[in-house]
Amino acid sequence: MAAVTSVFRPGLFNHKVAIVTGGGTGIGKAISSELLELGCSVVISSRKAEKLEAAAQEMRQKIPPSSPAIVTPLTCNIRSEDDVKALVSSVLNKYGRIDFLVNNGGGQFTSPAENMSSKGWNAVIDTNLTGTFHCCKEVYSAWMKQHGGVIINIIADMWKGFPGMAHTGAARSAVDNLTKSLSIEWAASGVRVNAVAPGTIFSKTAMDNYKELGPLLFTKSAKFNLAKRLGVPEEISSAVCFLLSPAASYISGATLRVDAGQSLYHSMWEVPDHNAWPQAPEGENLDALREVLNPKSKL
Ligand SMILES: CCCCCCCCC/C=C/C(=O)SCCNC(=O)CCNC(=O)[C@H](O)C(C)(C)COP(=O)(O)OP(=O)(O)OC[C@H]1O[C@@H](n2cnc3c(N)ncnc32)[C@H](O)[C@@H]1OP(=O)(O)O
Ligand SMILES: NC(=O)C1=CN([C@@H]2O[C@H](COP(=O)(O)OP(=O)(O)OC[C@H]3O[C@@H](n4cnc5c(N)ncnc54)[C@H](OP(=O)(O)O)[C@@H]3O)[C@@H](O)[C@H]2O)C=CC1
Repeated sequence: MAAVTSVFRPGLFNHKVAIVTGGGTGIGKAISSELLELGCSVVISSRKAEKLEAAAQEMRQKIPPSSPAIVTPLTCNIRSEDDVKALVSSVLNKYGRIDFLVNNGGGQFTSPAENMSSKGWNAVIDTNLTGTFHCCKEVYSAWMKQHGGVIINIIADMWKGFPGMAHTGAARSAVDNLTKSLSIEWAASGVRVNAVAPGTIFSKTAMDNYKELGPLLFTKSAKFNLAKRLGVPEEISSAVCFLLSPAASYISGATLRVDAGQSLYHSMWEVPDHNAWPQAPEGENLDALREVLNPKSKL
């Protein structure tokens, strides 16, 4: 299978430095690989050292000889503020700059809201909302406040709510709002802050997270968008690279939906037929409606 090649100009990000959380798998791996190809050194960061090291080895093989970029794996649990401080400090010690932050690390489990424990709810909020906040705040305070930069937050298609994953819907919606607040607060430092909201994006690692339910969730999801297929991580990466690039120099506080119209289209979640809803008030309109629904009722 041919390797995916960036549509952007080679050297576009030469000598820039990025942190990509969750950079060793799925969407983060595609983003990191494309940045490396374009000359940007990338620190890939997540909780599991072995996975990161293997991903870094694989990426090193694919960096074109023309690219000055290097890839560094560093562990960090974004839920821990101390971990995030240590990560940012290590990156500055090693590279002396941080041009880009891509807050991609995150995830959730499926569950009806009524079955979610407080611990499970908090795990998802802490990861996706608080973890993103930790990374934004630390990178800003330690570097971007004085030097500018670009931040991209990866969120999700939660625009119509997120039944079955209410915790992540709430967290990602909050990050959409956080993106706007930070873009305003940090504008005077020359920091642009944007978000990307993916539709359903297939990767083996994303699917495996849902265990035996994974193949069904992803395959079922394929028809709920205008493309009638799943997206792949490279289709998120190109949007992220665009938003990081000078081509997006007039874009901040925005969320780009990369979902083939999934958020405009109908939801996967079926509401069963039921009679539990409050009845409509009696009156001439309800009488007329009954006649339309059941013409014989007039007889
Ligand atoms: C239908 C919609 C269609 C939607 C249509 C389908 C669309 C698919 C779109 C795909 C979107 C993606 O994001 S795909 C990418 C997904 N990738 C990921 O999610 C990777 C990262 N995820 C994670 O690490 C986990 O999911 C996350 C919960 C966030 C953190 O887990 P940890 O084990 O590290 O967390 P801990 O602090 O130990 O807490 C774990 C607690 O969380 C709860 N918990 C964790 N997994 C659980 C599970 N499978 N079922 C119940 N509860 C669970 C329990 O309460 C656990 O406590 P105990 O009971 O005490 O153990
Ligand atoms: N695939 C999809 O359809 C969609 C994905 N997204 C979001 O895109 C992002 C990437 O997901 P995707 O590539 O698909 O799935 P993956 O499961 O492959 O990626 C999730 C990544 O996040 C990392 N991560 C999870 N928790 C933490 C943490 N506490 N600290 C640091 N890193 C963490 C994981 O690494 P490790 O386990 O080593 O920590 C992993 O690399 C996630 O935020 C996901 O929720 C949004 C919408 C749709």
